[in-house]
Parts: sequence; C-alpha cells; structure tokens
Amino acid sequence: MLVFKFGGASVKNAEGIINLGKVVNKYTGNQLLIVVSAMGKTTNALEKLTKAYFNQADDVNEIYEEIKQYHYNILFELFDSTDPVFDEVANTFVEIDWMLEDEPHDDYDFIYDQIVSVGELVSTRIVNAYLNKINLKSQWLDVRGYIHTDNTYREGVVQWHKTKESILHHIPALLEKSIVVTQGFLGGTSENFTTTLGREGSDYTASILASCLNAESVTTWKDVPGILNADPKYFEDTIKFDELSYTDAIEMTYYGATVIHPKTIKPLQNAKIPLLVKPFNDPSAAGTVIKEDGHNNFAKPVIIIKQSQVLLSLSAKDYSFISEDHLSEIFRLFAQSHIKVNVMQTSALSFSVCFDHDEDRFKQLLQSLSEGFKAKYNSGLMLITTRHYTPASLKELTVGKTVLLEQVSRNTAQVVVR
Ligand SMILES: Nc1ncnc2c1ncn2[C@@H]1O[C@H](COP(=O)(O)OP(=O)(O)O)[C@@H](O)[C@H]1O
Ligand SMILES: N[C@@H](CC(=O)OP(=O)(O)O)C(=O)O
Repeated sequence: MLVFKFGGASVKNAEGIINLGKVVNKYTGNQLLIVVSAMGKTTNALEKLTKAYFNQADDVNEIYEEIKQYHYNILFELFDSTDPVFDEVANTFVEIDWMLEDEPHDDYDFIYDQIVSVGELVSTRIVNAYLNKINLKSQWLDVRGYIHTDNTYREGVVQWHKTKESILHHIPALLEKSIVVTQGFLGGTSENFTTTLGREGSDYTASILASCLNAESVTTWKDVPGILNADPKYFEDTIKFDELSYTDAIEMTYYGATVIHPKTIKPLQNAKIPLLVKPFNDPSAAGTVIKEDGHNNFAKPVIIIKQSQVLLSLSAKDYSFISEDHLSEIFRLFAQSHIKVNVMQTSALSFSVCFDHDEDRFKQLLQSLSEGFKAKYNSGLMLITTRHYTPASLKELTVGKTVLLEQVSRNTAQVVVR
C-alpha cells in the first residue's frame, strides 16, 4: 500500500489536478491512499478571512467571495455544471457560512481551525470527484474521524493509540475497494471539533497514516526535483540529494527547511518506511529517498533560510545576572504564547532569542514579559543555518549583511542577519 501526498502547489489550478490524475494513473496496480492539502494559497486566504471575521472587519464577505470564486473557477474548468461535485463543494462552504452569521467565539485558535480546515475539505472533494470522472475509482474520507487529537487548536497533539485503532479498524477495507482521498493537516477532537496539526502539516498527516497502516512508502509530490542542498527560491546552483538518512532529514527540517514538515520523519523512521520526495511534473524521476541507510557525502553545504525573524534581547529589570530562575520564567512565557525558539544565546546580563514573527503571539509575549524583564528587539531579520559548512561558504553567505547573532558548532553554523 502506498501513501501519496499532494501539496497546495501541486493542486493550485485545474492543470494541477489533471496532472495529479496522470500521476495517479501510473500507479493503478497499487492500493493508494492520497492525502491532499488546500489548493494553492487557500490556507493563507482562509487565515485572512478568520482574522477579518474575528475582528468583525468590513471586508469579510469580499475575502470569502474571492476564496469561493477561486474554487468555482477551477470546478468550471474540470466539470460539467450539472456535476454533483458543485453541490458537495457548496455544502462544504456552508460550514463557513454558518460561522460567519454568528458573533465570533472568543477563542481565536478554535475559530481558526473550524474555518481554515475548509480548504482541505473542499480540495479533497474536487480531487476525489476528478479521479472518479477519469475512471480512477476513488472514495472521499473525512480524516477528522481517524486522526484524533487533543483540543490544542492550531497545533493538535495526536492521540496515537486511538488514532491507530480507528485507522486500522476502517481504512484497510476501504483501500481494498478503491483509491481513498483524504485531507492533510486536519484532525478531530473527542467532541467532534476540527483541529489542525500546525501550518504545512499535511506531510505529517501522510506520515501518521502510513505508519499506522505500515505502508510500503510515502511519496510527497512537490514542485522541486527532490530535496536540494538549499531552497531554489533563494539560491541558483543547488544540487539534489539522491538519498538522505532519516537523521539528516530530521536535522534539515528541524532548522526550518520548509520542503518537509518537521514532524513528518519520526513516525516513518520508527516504522522504517521510506519517504520519497518527487517532482509532480516528472513522475518517473527518482527524486530523493529518505531511508534508514540513506547515504550522502554533502558535496555542498546544506543551507536553510528562515525569513521574518525577530531577535529579542531580555535583561532583568534590576540589572542582575541572567539566572536559571529567569530562564525558566522566560521559557514558561514562550510556551504560554506558543512561540518556538529558533536560536538562543545567553550572556551575563542578557538573554537573546530568535523566533518566527507572529504578530499576535509576539504582542502577547511582550506583554507577559514586561513585568519582569526589559526587552529590546529587531524584526524583519533572516536566520541562515548552514550544515556541513566550510569557513569560505559561511563567509560567502553573510557578504553585504550585518550579523546580529552568530553561533557556530563543528557541523552547524547559525547567523541572524539584517
Ligand atoms: N532544501 C530544499 N529542497 C527543496 N525545496 C526546498 C528546500 N527548502 C525549501 N524548499 C521549498 O519547498 C518548496 C516545496 O515545499 P512546499 O511548498 O511545502 O510544498 P507543498 O506545499 O506543495 O507540499 C519548494 O518550492 C522550495 O521553495
Ligand atoms: N494547507 C495547509 C497544510 C499544508 O501542508 O499545506 P502544503 O502541503 O501546501 O504545505 C498549509 O498551507 O499550511
């Protein structure tokens, strides 16, 4: 049994969905479970809608209409207007219609998950209908009944025991009958509310399903030839890695290589299931295989860029040394604000920490820190991490930039630059 994952970029338009059909058509001899993300940048648009609704802004309907129109335009390119998929999609959007009619609930993260999840619910309806249209027999599965999480909205924690039981109880029988198409990124609570697994979490969904079902492999179909030594959006002369070990891949994603969600690898490593990263526009290309004995000599350093970083420096209000008690209080407040630390450094009188800029969470953090600490910060920074670096490659990366923080170990160098 194979698990495929198609991300937003691969299904961003009608052409992408037609291409998905062609890829799937090459694997008809296998049992196939297909995980699909929201189309194109729909999750970003739904995030914008959630914020507008929560703040009761004037442009709620305008944002929502644009999202619906984008999906209907794709539907009109793929289907006859009498196709039942139009009703399926309309009935899915109704979940948002109902929410928007009411006053917003005061838990932003809860509302976020109920609205943003519609992106995946709609995209899977469209993909499922298209596969059936081209005679690839397929059924739509609501993943929220199988991936059980706690109620940490926007970062649902998977309840593995219950999840495995549900998956094994139903999905193998479904796979014997046809292809199964389901949503990435989503989970469900015991009260039947929707959770999401963290941005870009569809790779993780594929990994959860594959590990519970003991799949032969997982393939994530991407807009790149495989895993490269650096993001081609920022670097020209990249090289593709044919193989990586699970550990190499975990390290890359931990430091922020966005090509794979960081939680994806561990469940696959535990079950020894290979992860293939392949280009969706060239399905027969080898891509990158991530497996236990994946070997790489790193002919070029791995470079990972993280944009929109904040560098915050904290010191005690009474100018005392930064103590363990201070650090434990700082970390508690970071955890409370759901902010993950990317790099940190301590000196006698200050503690510097670099993290992704999330406006609302940062505001909350600064507020909670203000009682005990003096805070200074810079935003709009870039964090460059390089593994298997050489001194020359490190120097080249920082040419023309101001280095605000630097941390170098034997294998890994991290610099925060402006
Ligand atoms: N080391 C890397 N190798 C390949 N792609 C990378 C790397 N680091 C970042 N990327 C980016 O990851 C993108 C693909 O991942 P992503 O956008 O999450 O795909 P999808 O959402 O379609 O699953 C590429 O377009 C590329 O810009
Ligand atoms: N649609 C979600 C989940 C996801 O994984 O998407 P993608 O596969 O396009 O990165 C997001 O954008 O966060």
